[in-house]
Amino acid sequence: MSRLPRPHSSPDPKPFPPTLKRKAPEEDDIEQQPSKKPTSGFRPARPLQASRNGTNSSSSTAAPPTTALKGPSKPVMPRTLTRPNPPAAARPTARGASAAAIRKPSSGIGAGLPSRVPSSSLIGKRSTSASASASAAAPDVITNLHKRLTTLETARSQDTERLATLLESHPAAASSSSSSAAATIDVQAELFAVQAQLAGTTTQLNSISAQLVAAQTELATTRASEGEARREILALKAEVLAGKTAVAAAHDETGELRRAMARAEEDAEIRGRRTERMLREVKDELEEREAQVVKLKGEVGGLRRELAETVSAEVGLQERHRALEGRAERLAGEVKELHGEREEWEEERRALREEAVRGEEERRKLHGMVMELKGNIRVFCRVRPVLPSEATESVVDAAGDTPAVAAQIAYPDSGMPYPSGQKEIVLSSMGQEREWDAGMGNKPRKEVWGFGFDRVFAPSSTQADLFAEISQLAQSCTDGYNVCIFAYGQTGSGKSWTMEGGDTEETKGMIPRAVEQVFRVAEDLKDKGWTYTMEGQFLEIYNETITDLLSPTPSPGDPPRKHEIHHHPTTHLTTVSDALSPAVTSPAQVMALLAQAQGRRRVAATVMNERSSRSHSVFTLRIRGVHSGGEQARVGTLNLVDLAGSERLGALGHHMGSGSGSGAGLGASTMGGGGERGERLKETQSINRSLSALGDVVAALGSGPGAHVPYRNSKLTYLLQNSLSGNSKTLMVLNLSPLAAHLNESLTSLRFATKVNNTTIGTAKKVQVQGGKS
Ligand SMILES: Nc1ncnc2c1ncn2[C@@H]1O[C@H](COP(=O)(O)OP(=O)(O)OP(=O)(O)O)[C@@H](O)[C@H]1O
Repeated sequence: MSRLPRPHSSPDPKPFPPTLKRKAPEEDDIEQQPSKKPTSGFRPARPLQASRNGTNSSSSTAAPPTTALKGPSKPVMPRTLTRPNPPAAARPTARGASAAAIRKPSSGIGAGLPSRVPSSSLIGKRSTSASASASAAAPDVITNLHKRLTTLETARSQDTERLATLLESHPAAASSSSSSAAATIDVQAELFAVQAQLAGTTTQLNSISAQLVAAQTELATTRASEGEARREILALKAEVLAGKTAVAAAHDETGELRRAMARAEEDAEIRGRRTERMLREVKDELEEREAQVVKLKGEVGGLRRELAETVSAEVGLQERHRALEGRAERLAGEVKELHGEREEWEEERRALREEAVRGEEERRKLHGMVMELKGNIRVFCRVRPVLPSEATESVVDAAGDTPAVAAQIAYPDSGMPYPSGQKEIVLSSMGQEREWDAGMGNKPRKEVWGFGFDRVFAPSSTQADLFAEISQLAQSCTDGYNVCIFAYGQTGSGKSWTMEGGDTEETKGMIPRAVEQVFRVAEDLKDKGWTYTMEGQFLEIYNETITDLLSPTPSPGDPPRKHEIHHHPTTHLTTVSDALSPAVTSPAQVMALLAQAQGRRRVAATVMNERSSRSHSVFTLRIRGVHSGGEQARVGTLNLVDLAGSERLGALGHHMGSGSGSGAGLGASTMGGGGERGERLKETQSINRSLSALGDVVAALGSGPGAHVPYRNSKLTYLLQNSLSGNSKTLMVLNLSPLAAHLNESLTSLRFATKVNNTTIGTAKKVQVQGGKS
C-alpha cells in the first residue's frame, strides 16, 4: 500500500495577493491633468496575485496553466492501469514499471491538470489585453479539463473492469495449487493498490470536476469583468478626450486672455498717451485762451473807447445825414437836368455820326483826288542791296569782263524827306569804261544816267517803308477802286521779294501787307455800317496760257484746262472761266491760298525749268462792300502782279517807240542750245509781247480819253483791262539789281519805267537830274 502513488491533487487556488496594480494605458494621460478629478467610474487598480509562487509578471501568471493543460495528453498512470495483463513471468517487471509510473506525480494525473486556474477576480482586474488573453485561454483550460476528465473516467472504468477480472480469476488460482497462495496475496495486494488508485483517481476526478466548475464560473466572471473593464476604458477614453478638449479650450482661452490682456495694455498705453497729449493741448489752449482773454480785455477797453467815440460820431453823422438829404434833393434836381442834357448829347452824337459818315465819304473823295493828283499810274523805283553771296563772287559781264561788283548808283535827293525828296536815281558807268574804247584810242566813255520817279527806294529801304506808300493805294480798293500793283524788273532784281517777301513780320512783302490792310479797313468800316465780302484768285500767265494756281495740280495725262477771260459789259467785272475764286474771311486764309499757289508754281518750276521767272503771276482780291444805311455798294479789285523777268525784253524799246533803249536782249548766259534755245526763244518772245503790250496799253491810256487801248494784245493786259482803265489806280514798282554786271539791264528797265511814268495822267513830273539824261 505504501508503494501506491498518492494521487496528485491540485492545491486550492488561493486568493491573489494585492501585489499587482492594474495600470491602464491611459493612466499616464489622466495623471497629466491634475485639474481633473478622477471620475466616479474609475477605480484604482486592484492588486492581484500572479502566481502561487509570488511572481508578479502577468505572463508568468497566465502561462503555467496553459502549459499545464497542454501537457502530456496521455498520463502514465492510466496507460499503466489499462495495459493488458502481461504474462506472469513478466508481471513483476510490469508491476514495477507500473508502480514507478504511479509514483511519478509530475507526469500523472496531477501533472496534466492545471496547476492553477486563474481566478475570476484576477482576470477581471487585468488590463484589457491581459483580460482578452485570459478569456481566450479559459475555454482551452475547460476543454483540457473535460478531456482529462474523460480520460480519467475511461481509466477508472478500465481499472474497474480489470479489478473484476482479477477477482474472478483469484478463486481459480487458489484452488489450482498451494503455491498459488503467494500469488493470490500478490494479486490481492495489487487489487488493493488498484482500488486505492481508483479511489485516488476518483478523488482526483472529483477535484478536477470541481476545478472545472470553478474555472467555468471564473470564466463567466472574467467575461463580465472584461465587459465592465471595456466600458470603463471607453468611459475613461471619453473622459480623456473631454479632458484634452477642455485643456485645448483652456489653452485657447488662455491665449485669448493673454492677447486680450496685451490689447488692453496697449489700449491703456495709447489712452495714456492720448490723455497726456490732450492734457498738453488743453494746457496750451488754456494758455492761449488766457492770452486771448488778456487781449480781448484790451480790445474791450478799446471798443468801449470806440463806442464812446462812435456815439459822439453818430450824433455828428445824424447831422451830416440831414445835410446829405438836403444835398441829395439838390442832386436829384441836377440829375434831372443832366438827363435832359444827355438827351441833347445823344442827339448831338447822332448828328456827329452822320457827320462822320459824310466825313468818311469826304475822305474817300479827297483820297481819290490825292491819288489822282499823284497820278493814276505811278512808278516807284526800288534798288535791292548787294547780297552777301554776290559780294564775294566774281561777276562777269556780257563782255566777259569782271568789273566791280556793285554798279555806281546815286540817290541825289535822298537827304530831303519825301515828298519833296527821294525821287531821283543816277546810274554811272564810271569805273566800268570799256577798255577797247581806250585801246582804239577813244577817250574812255564816262556816262551818267539820271531818272526821276514818284518815289525812289534805296537798297537800305525796308518792306515797311515801301508799304507806307502803298497802303493808301491798297486801301482805296475798299472805296470801290480797282488797284493794280506791278513788280517789274529783270530776273533776280527783287520782284518776288517785293511782292511776297520773307517769312518774318519785318520781311513780309506787299501782298500780305496789302491784304492785312484791306481786312483791317473793312473791319474798321463795320462801325460805319459797311459789311465786306472778299474772294481771292491766283493766276499764272506763261507763254500766253493761263493757269489757275488755286486749282489742284493736274495728274499726268489730264487734259489741259482752258481758261477764258470775260468782262461783264455793265458791271465791268472780270471773270476767268474754270478758275477758282474762293471766299476769304481773314488774312491767314489768304496767306494759305498764296502758299498753295506757290506750291503749285514750284511743281511747275521743276517741270518747266525756272518757269516762275518767265511767267507773270496775278493775285486778285475782289472786294464788295454793302452799307446797312443803303449807300451804294462798293466793288473794288486789288491786283498784285509779279511780272516775268524783263531782261529778255529785247524788242521793248521798239514797242514803246522810244528807240533809245540799249536792249540787252538775250544774253549768252541765259540761252541754252538746240531745242532748248528754241523753247527759250518762244518763251522770250511771249514775255516780250506781253510786256510790250503792257507798255502799249499804258501809253495809250496816257494819250488821253478816246484813244484806242490795245488791251487784247496780250493775256496780261486783257486780264487787267478793268483794273487799268476808268477809276483804276496803277502802281509799277521797278526793281533794280545793284550789280554793275546788270547795269545795261537796269538802264533798259529804267527807260521802260520812265515811259510808263511819263504817260501817267495827273501831275507826275519828270525829275531833272543834274548831269544826266533820261
Ligand atoms: N530788298 C531786298 N533786301 C534783301 N534781299 C533782297 C531784296 N530784294 C531781293 N532780295 C534777294 O535777292 C534775291 C533775288 O530776289 P527775287 O527772287 O525777289 O528776284 P526776282 O526779281 O523775283 O527774280 P525772279 O524773276 O527770278 O523771280 C533773293 O535772294 C532775295 O531774297
